[in-house]
Amino acid sequence: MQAVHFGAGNIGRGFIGAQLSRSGYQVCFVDVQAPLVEALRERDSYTVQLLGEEPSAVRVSGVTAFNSQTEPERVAEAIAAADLVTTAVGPHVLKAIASLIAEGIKLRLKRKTPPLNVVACENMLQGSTLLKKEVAAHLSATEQAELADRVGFPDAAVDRIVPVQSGTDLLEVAVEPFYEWVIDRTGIKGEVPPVKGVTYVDDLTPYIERKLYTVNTGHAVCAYTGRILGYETIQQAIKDSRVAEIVSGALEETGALLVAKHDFDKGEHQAYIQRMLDRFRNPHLTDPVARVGRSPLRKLKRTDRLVGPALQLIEEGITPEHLATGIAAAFFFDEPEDPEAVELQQILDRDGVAGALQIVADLPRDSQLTRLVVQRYQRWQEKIEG
Ligand SMILES: NC(=O)C1=CN([C@@H]2O[C@H](COP(=O)(O)OP(=O)(O)OC[C@H]3O[C@@H](n4cnc5c(N)ncnc54)[C@H](O)[C@@H]3O)[C@@H](O)[C@H]2O)C=CC1
Ligand SMILES: O=P(O)(O)OC[C@H]1O[C@](O)(CO)[C@@H](O)[C@@H]1O
Repeated sequence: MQAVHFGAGNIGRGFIGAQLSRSGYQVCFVDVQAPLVEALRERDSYTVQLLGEEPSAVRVSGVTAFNSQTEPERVAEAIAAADLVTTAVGPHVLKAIASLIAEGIKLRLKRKTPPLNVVACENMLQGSTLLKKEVAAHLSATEQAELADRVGFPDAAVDRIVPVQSGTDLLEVAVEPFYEWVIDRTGIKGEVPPVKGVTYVDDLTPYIERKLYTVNTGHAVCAYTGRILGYETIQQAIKDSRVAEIVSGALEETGALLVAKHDFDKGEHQAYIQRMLDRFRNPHLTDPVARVGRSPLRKLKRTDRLVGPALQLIEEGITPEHLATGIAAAFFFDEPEDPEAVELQQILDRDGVAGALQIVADLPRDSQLTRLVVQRYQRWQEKIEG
């Protein structure tokens, strides 16, 4: 079995590639970073360090790699021969890789190969669905009809914390032991891919929302509030009771939403929240707030992990106090290396918090959430000025 995986970064090597290889796939990574591609090709294996109570290591072997910019034909041929295609490139990059995936699919349609599934493993709702739309834009009307029949784009939820790597080996990757990978069975064409550790479900929404609105919401609130209070890493920030209280409060709020919306057992969801908080505290990880808070324009979008649940709670008549505190904290995420953070600061300087929320999250200036966030922003400012 052969798999093509776009994005040989942290989660690509540290989870998706490793899991595919463990399941018997020969993994071909596709990336734009030449040194990474060359190292994967030359060494054809790498190590994943599992940083838990009892550290262990896994060797991932028999991998190869192509450069999507300089070797597009080879990538298309690899897709034509693949049994599975996966991505972990970042939501904003899906559009950029769509034409390359379309080229591979055109070859498959011509050669009448078996059905293919393409799974976007990005932190977002309906990532594969979006990728399908972007791929279809590169196909003729006839090819689009065939695509609908022969290529599945099942949505997925992927959960494992893989921080920025600080080791000297370019390929080695340190990860937490926990993982969860859930795929929407209803979106699959042909045989269900035999990937170890994947849970196939008929309704992905409860799983992806539970993950996005707990792990990712809690993490984002921790990163933004932690940054204001001067912390460099999630592990430092969550030790501060002021941060922990806001994070827990935000997860109580999203928890109330999730329990009501998806009929989760309250006690089980409470235990899930505690497990997620324990993951944030993992003393063996060093996860910079700069990574977890990265791309604040995306994280503040109307449908993402902060504003998304906050708006749904307001619709249910619940005031998302802690989420609003976290959203307000995001406006202090001044990170010169992060282009979205730089842009957010520019928008904030020009339009203020209410104007920025209108631009970034499509919130009317007089909305309840905007008023709440503006109030919380002022409180943060008073605290900082102190
Ligand atoms: N790191 C984590 O713990 C998790 C990350 N994710 C999601 O996975 C995605 C990737 O995240 P990370 O691995 O952390 O980021 P990363 O930055 O470590 O990896 C992304 C990789 O994509 C490559 N890339 C960029 N443009 C490309 C292109 N045009 N063609 C091929 N490759 C390209 C980059 O060179 C990089 O190696 C994001 O959507 C993230 O939300 C999901 C779950 C966990
Ligand atoms: O990858 P994103 O969406 O920028 O957000 C970072 C988040 O993704 C993860 O890396 C994996 O879910 C979390 O550690 C963190 O909450």
